Amino acid sequence: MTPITPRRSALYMPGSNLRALEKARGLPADVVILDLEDAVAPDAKAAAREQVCAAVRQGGYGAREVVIRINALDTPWGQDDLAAAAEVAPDAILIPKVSSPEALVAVGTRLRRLRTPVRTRVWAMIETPLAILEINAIAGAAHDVDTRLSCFVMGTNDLAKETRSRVAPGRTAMLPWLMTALAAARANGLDILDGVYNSLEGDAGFRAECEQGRDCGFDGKTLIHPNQIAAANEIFAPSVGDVERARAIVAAFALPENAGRGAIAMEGRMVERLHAEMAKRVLDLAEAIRRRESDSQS
Ligand SMILES: CC(C)(COP(=O)(O)OP(=O)(O)OC[C@H]1O[C@@H](n2cnc3c(N)ncnc32)[C@H](O)[C@@H]1OP(=O)(O)O)[C@@H](O)C(=O)NCCC(=O)NCCSC(=O)C[C@H](O)C(=O)O
Ligand SMILES: [Mg+2]
Repeated sequence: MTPITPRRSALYMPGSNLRALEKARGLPADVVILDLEDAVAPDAKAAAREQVCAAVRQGGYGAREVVIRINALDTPWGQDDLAAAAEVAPDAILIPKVSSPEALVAVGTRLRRLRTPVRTRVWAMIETPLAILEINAIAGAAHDVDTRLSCFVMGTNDLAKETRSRVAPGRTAMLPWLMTALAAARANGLDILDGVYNSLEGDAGFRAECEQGRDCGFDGKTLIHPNQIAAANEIFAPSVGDVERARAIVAAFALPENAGRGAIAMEGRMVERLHAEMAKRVLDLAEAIRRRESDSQS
């Protein structure tokens, strides 16, 4: 089984903002996304590309995953962004506005020709109506190893723009698309991160949206401000109670008297072997987070 990589918090920052690129080296986000796309004005694109590549080359991001979001490949900057990002080989290159599996095959082919190390993975933004309609084919691109596809990132602002839906508390309009993308990701072995919350405060609305994303099954949330990191890290991690329950379930199925049983009763509830598998994942995630946090302190 692939080891779990915690991705509770993925903080975007404009590639044109040197202060943010530096500050990110000390922030407790699991992932930093150095953005060349929507957070950067057209006149600043080339300078941002150079600045982001210099920051990745310089390093200092510790255990955090470093991801470069490039401009779409059909824009004036996309191809140069891809070549420059490939050269500095971050943990992943995030491709915006992916609407077909062919787009990912083209990226993978270019990365192979550029001899980019295979440790650099490809992440895809899911943020167009067409991507939602084609989602299983896009997720299926992960089976072509050349595409390097390993994670989806929901672009809820672009989805709202393109569909003319409103981003409202509870996200009623967005939920079917979020869950469709989530099902496609899981069916094809991909991780998936929820979209951003546009208020800069770590307020009650933000916590509620993190809890909704966690309950939907997302691995973490994309963020726009350092204020949002602590709540995302807390909410997307198993709680102390989750870990205790998980340990009890794993221990119960390890008892000799339960060896031949598919279902047992615990505290008035039915617990099946599938719950033991889920419990094992909770324990593995908690351990991966513990290791990540001790790595960032050393
Ligand atoms: C929105 C912001 C422009 C606000 O910035 P600012 O006014 O500087 O905020 P603060 O004064 O509160 O900042 C306090 C300190 O924190 C640093 N900071 C702020 N934001 C970040 C960040 N994202 N990463 C790292 N560091 C950050 C400031 O530099 C201050 O530091 P210090 O000087 O030490 O006090 C700003 O938050 C921002 O630019 N946010 C990110 C915007 C962004 O990247 N947007 C694009 C991605 S979202 C998207 O596109 C989603 C998707 O595609 C979709 O379609 O949905
Ligand atoms: Mg977007």
